[in-house]
Amino acid sequence: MGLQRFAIFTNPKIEDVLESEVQRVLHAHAHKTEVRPDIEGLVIVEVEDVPAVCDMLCAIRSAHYVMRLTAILDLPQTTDAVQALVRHIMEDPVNRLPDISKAEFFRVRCTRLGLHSFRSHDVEREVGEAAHEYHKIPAKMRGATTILRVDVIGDKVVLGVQIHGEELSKRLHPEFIRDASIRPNVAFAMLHLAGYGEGEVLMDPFVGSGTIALEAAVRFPNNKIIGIDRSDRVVKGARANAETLGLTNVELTTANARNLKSVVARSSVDCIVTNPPWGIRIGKNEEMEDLYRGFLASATEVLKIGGRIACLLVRWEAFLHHCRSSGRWVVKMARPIRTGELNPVLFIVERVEDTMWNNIKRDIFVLVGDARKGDGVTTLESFKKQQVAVADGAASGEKEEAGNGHEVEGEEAVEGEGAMRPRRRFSQ
Ligand SMILES: C[S@@+](CC[C@H](N)C(=O)[O-])C[C@H]1O[C@@H](n2cnc3c(N)ncnc32)[C@H](O)[C@@H]1O
Repeated sequence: MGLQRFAIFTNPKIEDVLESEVQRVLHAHAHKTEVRPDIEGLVIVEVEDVPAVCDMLCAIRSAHYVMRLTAILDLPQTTDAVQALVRHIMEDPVNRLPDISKAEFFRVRCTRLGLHSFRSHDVEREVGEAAHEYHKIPAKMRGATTILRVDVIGDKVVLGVQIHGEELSKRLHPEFIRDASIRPNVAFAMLHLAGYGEGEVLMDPFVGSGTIALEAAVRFPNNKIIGIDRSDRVVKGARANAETLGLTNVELTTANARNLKSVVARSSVDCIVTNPPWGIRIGKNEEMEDLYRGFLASATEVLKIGGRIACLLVRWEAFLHHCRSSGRWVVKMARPIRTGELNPVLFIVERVEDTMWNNIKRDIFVLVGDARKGDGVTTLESFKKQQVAVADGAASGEKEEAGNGHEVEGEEAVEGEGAMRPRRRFSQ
C-alpha cells in the first residue's frame, strides 16, 4: 500500500486546530502531519492511500479544502511571474502539473495570499490554458467536478487536484448566507478553542446566517443551542438553513444581544461563541463600544460562573477594556485569525466569581475567603477596611493560611472556607 500526500488548507493561524483534527480523524492512517511555517493555512498529511481516506479527509470540519498534492514550487520573482511559473511547470509536467487526465472537464482555482503584481484570475487563466493544451481536456467554468488547484501563498505555489467539488467550508448555508458570515471551518475552530463540549448549552447572540450555531448543532446533536439575532429576516434565513440541514437542536429567536435574559434564564448558559458586527463598513467607534458593553453586561447575567465567551472582533480594544474594568472576566486567549484581508482577534474570556472581589483583588491582594458565603464582607467600604487590616498583618509578617490548603498561582481567585488572609501581592 503506497503513501500519498494531501495538502489541506484552512484560515491562517488555526493550522494547529486543523492538524489536531487531521490526526484525530485519520488516526492510524496518518503517517506524518506537517504544519508548514512558510505557507500560511497549510497542513500536509502523508497517509496510506486506502479507498476510505478521501471520505475521511472530506469529513474534516476545520478544513477549507483538501487536495491531492502534486508539487510545491517557488514563485518566480520576475515581472512576468505567472508566465514564468507556467514555463517552470511545463518543463516537467509529469511531476509538476496535477494529473487531470481522467477528467471529462476541469477548471483551475487559485487562492492567493500576500502581495503580488497579478490576480488569482491571471493564474487560473494561464495555468488553465497550459493544462488544456497538455491533457486535451476542455475547461468548464461551471459544473466542472475536477478542480486543479494552483494556490499562491506568499512566495510559494502549491499544486494539486481538489478531492471534492464545492469547498468543504460551504456546507452550512444551503438557503441563506450574509456578506458578514464567517466560514464553518472558522466556526469549528472557535468552538474548539473555547473548549465547547458535550452536554453544554451554547449561545450565539449575533447568529447571522447561523454558522456557529449550526456547526455546533451538527457536532453535538444532543446539546441545546440557542441563536439570537435582532433581524427577523436573518433569523428566518438561519432557520431555513437549519431546516434544510435537518437540525432540530437549534432554537433561533429574534432578540437583542443586550437583553439575553429575555431569551434564557440567569446563569443557564455554559458557553457563548460569536462574531458580533465588526463595524468595518458602518458603525462608529462609540456605537461599537456601546454594543460590546451592552452585550458583555447581558452575558454576565446569563452565563454560568466558569462559562466562556469566544468572541471574534476587529475593533477589540473596547471589548477588552470592558472585560478588564468590570472585574467579571479573565482573558484566557487572544489569537488573531486571518479571514480574507482582515486579521480579527479571537478573545476567549472566562466568567469569574464576583465583581467586587475581583476588582479589589486586582488592586491590592488576593484574599482567602468567599464573599458569597458571608465571610464578613457586605459592602465595598467594609471590604476596603478589611484590606487595610490584612495589609497591616502582612507587613508585620503574619503567617499565611489558606482555608482549603490549595496554593494559588498568579491571578486566580482563591476560594476556601477559611478567614480572609493575605496570600500574594498582586501586580498588574
Ligand atoms: C457579523 S454578523 C454575524 C455573522 C454570523 N456569524 C454568520 O456566520 O452568519 C452580526 C449579526 O449581528 C446582528 N446584530 C447586530 N446588532 C445586534 C444586536 N444588538 N442584537 C442581536 N443581533 C445583532 C446582525 O443582524 C448580524 O446578523
